[in-house]
Amino acid sequence: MGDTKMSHSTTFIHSLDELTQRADFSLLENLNVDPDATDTGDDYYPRQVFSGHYVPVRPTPISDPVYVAHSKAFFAELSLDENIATTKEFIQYFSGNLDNAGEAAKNFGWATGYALSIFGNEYVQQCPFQTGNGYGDGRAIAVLEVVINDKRWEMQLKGAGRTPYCRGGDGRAVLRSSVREFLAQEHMYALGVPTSRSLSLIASTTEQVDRPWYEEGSKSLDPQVMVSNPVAITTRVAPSFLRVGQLELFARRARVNAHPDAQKELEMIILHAIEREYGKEIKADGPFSERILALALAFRRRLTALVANWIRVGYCQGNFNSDNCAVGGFTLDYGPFGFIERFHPYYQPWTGGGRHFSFLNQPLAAEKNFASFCSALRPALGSNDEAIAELDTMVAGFADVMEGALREMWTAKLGLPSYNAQVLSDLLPLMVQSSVDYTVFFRELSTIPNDISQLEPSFYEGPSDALRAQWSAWLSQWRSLLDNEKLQEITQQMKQTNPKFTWREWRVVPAYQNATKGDYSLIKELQDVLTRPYAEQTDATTEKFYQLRPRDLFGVGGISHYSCSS
Ligand SMILES: Nc1ncnc2c1ncn2[C@@H]1O[C@H](COP(=O)(O)OP(=O)(O)OP(=O)(O)O)[C@@H](O)[C@H]1O
Ligand SMILES: [Mg+2]
Repeated sequence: MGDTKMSHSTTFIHSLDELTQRADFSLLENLNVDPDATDTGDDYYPRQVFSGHYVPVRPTPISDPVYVAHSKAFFAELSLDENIATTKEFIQYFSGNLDNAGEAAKNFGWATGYALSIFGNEYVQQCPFQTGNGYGDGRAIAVLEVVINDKRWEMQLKGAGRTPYCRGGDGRAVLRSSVREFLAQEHMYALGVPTSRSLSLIASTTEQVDRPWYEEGSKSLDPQVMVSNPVAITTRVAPSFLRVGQLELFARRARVNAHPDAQKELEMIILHAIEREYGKEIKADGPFSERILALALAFRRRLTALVANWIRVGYCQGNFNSDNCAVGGFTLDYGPFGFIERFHPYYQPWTGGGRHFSFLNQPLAAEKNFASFCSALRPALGSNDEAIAELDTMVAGFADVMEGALREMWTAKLGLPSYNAQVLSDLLPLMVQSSVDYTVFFRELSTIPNDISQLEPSFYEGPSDALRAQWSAWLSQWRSLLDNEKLQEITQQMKQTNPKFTWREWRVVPAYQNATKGDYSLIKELQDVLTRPYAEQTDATTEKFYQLRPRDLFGVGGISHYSCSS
């Protein structure tokens, strides 16, 4: 306190031009460009990309762009003056028009290919050519890499038009899905869960695309109508957008010697991944095989911690394929995700997602992705049997490490001094039987009640006498494990672990609905609430957002479940 020493002064960035002057494309330039790419970046038709790490593509700007939102926290972190967000230059650039970006920027963006494994099984059928060579960033185009305050960030426009990987899609993201992605990234960051970050959200006032959707109040699983939606672009930012699937693509090619450089391209992308995501923890020298093993170990640590965090905050990714699993171990692709309200282990908001990607199955889905990741590293180890055996041991050990991370998480969530299997295994079935609201329950528990009436506000169903007796028994068993001398401290710690405010889809729906009419005020309100999830906030906010889902909103398409996330 009172220390005036200025050890590392940061220069504030006051214009788009000053931002793009921080561009550093040196790592990208170390990679291979698709040799079939056009010189103009007008590469908008689905085609096979056989080699190279990326395809230069020019974004297709959305028409008549208007500012909707930006991330205050992230602007501060990047030392960006918030006034830039509403300038014409900023809006133009981050809605896909790179023409006036300044000397240091590129007038191209880039899209990358990736492979797909679903729950550990390799697929190529999702590509129109049935080869896997036409799958990748179909609508996400990265445009800028900057180094600010010693950190490297890649900026990617989601919904910036077609790329060779568009598979016949329109390359667009609708306002609904863009609002969801923007707010969810903000919320997850505030919850302390590793995530891609939101920079900005810009909508078109004139351009629309059609998507299948639900009629108002419909309980159908499948959408019944095509609805016109305004298009939008969210700019998301991360140290890289490397996915497990991306490494797999190059490994699959190396495995079959698909072209003369296939092995080399795999090695290049692995080195690139280390530098981009693990540069600070994995030494730049040393034998390649050791660095590969260090990468696998570090990724395992991050991935298990990530999934434990997801469960802590009630997040279900919905579609945790290898192409939606970031190599950096953070949350990526906020499409068919949801936050659990009424607790159920198999909660899954996406109708296409199945039980394998449901809430409490995420540790297993992560294990499958980790196995896919390691299978992509394997060809780079050549005939180094010792290293391969070590990699296999890491895969085999995933479940134990995952279990350790989960135990630590449950211990903190319950405010216990150490893990207690009994208290947890007694609790989860009770939570299902009483239909508890996951967030309200753990937040109320954080007050360390003496009596179950204090937990009842979190119950969707009033408990029977028998259930009430079981709850009382559970509560006294749990309380007996707490250190009575430290209750105040425990409450505080629990309230930092168990958020008060969570994503409630029925609160988000009106925000994106109003946004289609040009009213962004509910987005702003949600952004304010969701970026302070652990704070008590005001009584009015509590009244409105610390609330169970109204009964008539269960089972409603677009709230309880959705089939389309794009
Ligand atoms: N409207 C679209 N036009 C072109 N490609 C699309 C469109 N929607 C989805 N895709 C592509 O289909 C694939 C699967 O879609 P998915 O919903 O997982 O990804 P996404 O939400 O677009 O992207 P990301 O994983 O980058 O967040 C992705 O490769 C994506 O680029
Ligand atoms: Mg995806």
